[in-house]
Amino acid sequence: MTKSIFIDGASGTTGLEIADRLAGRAEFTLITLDDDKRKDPAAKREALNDADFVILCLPDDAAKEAVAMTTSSHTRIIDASTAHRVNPNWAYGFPEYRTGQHERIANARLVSNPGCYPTGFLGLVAPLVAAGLIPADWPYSVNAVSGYSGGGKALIERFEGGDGADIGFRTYGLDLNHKHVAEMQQHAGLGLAPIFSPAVVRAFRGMVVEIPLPISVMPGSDDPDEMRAALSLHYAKSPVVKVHEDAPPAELLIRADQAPSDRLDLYVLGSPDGAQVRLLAMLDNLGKGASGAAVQNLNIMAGLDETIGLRL
Ligand SMILES: NC(=O)C1=CN([C@@H]2O[C@H](COP(=O)(O)OP(=O)(O)OC[C@H]3O[C@@H](n4cnc5c(N)ncnc54)[C@H](OP(=O)(O)O)[C@@H]3O)[C@@H](O)[C@H]2O)C=CC1
Ligand SMILES: CC(=O)N[C@@H](CCC(=O)OP(=O)(O)O)C(=O)O
Repeated sequence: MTKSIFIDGASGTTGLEIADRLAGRAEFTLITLDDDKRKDPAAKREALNDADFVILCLPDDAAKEAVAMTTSSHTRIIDASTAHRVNPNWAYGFPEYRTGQHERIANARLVSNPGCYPTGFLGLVAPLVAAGLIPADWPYSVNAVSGYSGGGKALIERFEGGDGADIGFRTYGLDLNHKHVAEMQQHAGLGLAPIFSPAVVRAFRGMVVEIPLPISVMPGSDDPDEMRAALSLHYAKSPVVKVHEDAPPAELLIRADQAPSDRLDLYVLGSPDGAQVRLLAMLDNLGKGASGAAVQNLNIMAGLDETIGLRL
């Protein structure tokens, strides 16, 4: 039997990409609202409560409102926003990051998609902390760049035509209070909040997340070969996460016209003297960082092959 899906925020950046990935899927029918009704509370309430699956692609406050409007117990929700990522009543929608999470998502009614930057950070740090190869009590730094679609319609408009049409590079989060910090700390099980330095480059999509590790002065940290081996083992069965074991690449590029991807690529790079490590994650902020993750979670919740509709 086909399941019905309502994407709330279907005409936004993340919503459109989810609809794209679901196009032609016989297992699902899409509930849609006309443009003049997409913010109409009565029309939304009906769609939210009729659907088997709701995918929220909304700003945080609107996502909380939509959850409050959904009173039907048969409706299962995937929220792409930040609103519920550290809420214990919601399953964290990152199936690969720790053992048992795939099953938690499969059985959950409420699933919160990870943020795009935390997907890169947690994909690297969470399994290494859990394996005891790097310390939980360490002030980690996270340096990251995103394509400008990461800021949704407003940042796309700014980069493509607004007052930011000449921006090449934009660092931000300068108040050291970015909304992703709590999520990174909580799901990696860290004693200290990481120092997060995000930036945007002039590419539509794509993301690099880097954690530099001065391992020679980090108590209880292991060498890069051990870290790489542990990540390879952790992700051995994943069709989505790839740990690169070959020689270090000369460079990693985000192209201005980067193709969509739902993969997560991980690198552990060590210095010649073994004193330093760079942990690196590459992903698409709109792929494994948002829409691809939502479709993967939908597949898992619906009991289907998790890769259907993904660009791997
Ligand atoms: N872009 C990305 O890479 C990522 C985004 N996310 C998260 O996904 C969510 C959506 O982001 P994104 O798609 O980028 O944002 P966009 O701004 O591109 O889209 C949001 C959409 O929500 C609509 N909207 C706002 N309020 C309501 C409401 N009350 N009812 C119905 N629709 C409403 C907006 O309408 P209107 O068009 O009228 O403004 C817009 O179309 C956010 O929480 C974001 O943080 C998560 C990971 C990555
Ligand atoms: C480039 C850019 O602006 N990125 C967004 C994060 C995108 C993302 O992960 O979205 P959530 O808001 O759902 O966490 C930011 O830093 O706020």
